[in-house]
Amino acid sequence: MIAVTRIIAEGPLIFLAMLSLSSILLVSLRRWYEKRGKRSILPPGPRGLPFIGNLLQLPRDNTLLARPFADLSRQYGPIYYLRVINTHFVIVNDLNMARTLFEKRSAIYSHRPRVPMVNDVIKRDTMLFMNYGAAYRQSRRLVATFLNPRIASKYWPAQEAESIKFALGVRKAPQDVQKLTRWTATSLIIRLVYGLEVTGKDDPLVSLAEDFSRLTADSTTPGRWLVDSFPILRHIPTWFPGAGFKRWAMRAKARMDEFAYLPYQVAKDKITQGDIAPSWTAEKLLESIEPPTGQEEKEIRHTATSLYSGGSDTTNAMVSSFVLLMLHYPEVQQKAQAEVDRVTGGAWVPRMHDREQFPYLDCVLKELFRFNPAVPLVPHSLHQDDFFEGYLIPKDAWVIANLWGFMHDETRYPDPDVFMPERFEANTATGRVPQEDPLDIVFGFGRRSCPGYLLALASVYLNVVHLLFAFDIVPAKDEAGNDDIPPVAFIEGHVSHPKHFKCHVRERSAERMTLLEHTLASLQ
Ligand code: HEM
Repeated sequence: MIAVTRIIAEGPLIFLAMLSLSSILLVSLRRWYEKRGKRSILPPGPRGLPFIGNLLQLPRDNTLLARPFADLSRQYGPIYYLRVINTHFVIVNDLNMARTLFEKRSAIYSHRPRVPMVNDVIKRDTMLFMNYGAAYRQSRRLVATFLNPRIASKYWPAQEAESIKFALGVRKAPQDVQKLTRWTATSLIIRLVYGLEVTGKDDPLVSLAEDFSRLTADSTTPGRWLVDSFPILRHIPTWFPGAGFKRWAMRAKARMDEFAYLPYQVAKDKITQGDIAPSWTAEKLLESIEPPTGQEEKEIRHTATSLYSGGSDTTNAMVSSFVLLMLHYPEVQQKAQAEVDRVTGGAWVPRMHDREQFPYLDCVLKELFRFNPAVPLVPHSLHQDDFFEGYLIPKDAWVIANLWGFMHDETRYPDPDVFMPERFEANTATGRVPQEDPLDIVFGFGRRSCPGYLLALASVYLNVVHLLFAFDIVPAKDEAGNDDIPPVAFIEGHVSHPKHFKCHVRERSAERMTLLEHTLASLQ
């Protein structure tokens, strides 16, 4: 939304936009007459300008949208309405309302909003962008195995090995922790989904995967593409002057398709030769005696890229947020390290099955997911008009659950901007009861809830516990030798990441490094 004004000013499609504008104005006028009666029953919201609606009232940079969305709810109530050109947005800032809409009424609210650049121009068919229908349900069936705790635990050794590799990588490049969290999230997902071990940062699979993530983010950046506001532009031919977005989309699609085919093909070839590492793809290809049909293979390929899309950036965002937050809350780091040391005596490397021995760390992880939920705004959509609390929720609206807002609601989580794991501890002496578990919320709702949450929780736990076991996370120094503590600041795309920050990690002891190496060797 934000950049639409910029694009209107600079974009080569202005001529076409003006042409389509007149037809849209005519259509809008007709709709206005039709909907005059309806306007009064839409949820309340800030008054917009003719045609562009609330465009200018939205933040103009790419910092967190969720906070201003939460602020607006103080004025307009827990559910309110915005319009940008001809797209309806209904922002839901109340968790119970979100649950009613997305869970109790999931038969209506389980679609995704249409993004013309993605759905119509690039024609991406990953789960994240699919409507709720037969194809979606088939993908969901395919990923259901990840939701089975017994099957998810089969992936623990691979997750442990990747996490220890990450810690050893940090040892070699302590100034590059933020880069390494990205790389490890990518290599982990490639391993879990395809059973392929990437060889290092220069592995072509990593650059292909990273291009895939970047192109997904670029193609979904709100306001970047005029076609998202004027879907009629999707019909212009590629050669037409100003159709640069179509040529960009063709190149993006080609590169994204490469990612959908290449790792799948390599994994399939290895499996055919009997070289079978545990992975989601192997499980799917081997689950029936009959080889999969062409259609089944297509579904496996697409679902595999969905898993990559859903899992890589989010895991990275959580681990990198942890590192940033430890620079601000050294006392939390020390307390969590003391717990890890008490249990392990520094004599063995924590693994998945040790997790229950770290109750304080468990609270740290809950607080991490609460403080910066990786997906701060969750959009669902509906294909029919609906009425809720007396308001009209228009067909095809973006109905956005403000997860970040729920997590920073001070009635639910007092002092929400303070990182305080103790909020999740019960204290029988003082009668304190733990605050609501964010993990029941940050993975979304109903039929669209995150299918990778068991894997996500395992990966984030392992990365965090291995960092705490092996290192002290400390501020980098500025030129004058003072601690250079970066601000707690996030960039929001669909996934909220810390802005680029510097930090340093100090090895806790040479013995702990040796233990990491031995444990890794035993897992290979
Ligand atoms: C690290 C933390 C993660 C968080 C916080 C997270 C959160 C979410 C959320 C909020 C949604 C949207 C739910 C909704 O629409 O109601 C989602 C969707 C999804 N996630 Fe995750 N996720 C994480 C990791 C993962 C992992 C590791 C995978 C796969 C291995 C994964 C795969 C997916 C997929 C495929 C979808 C799309 C589901 C759909 O559209 O129906 N996620 N995730």
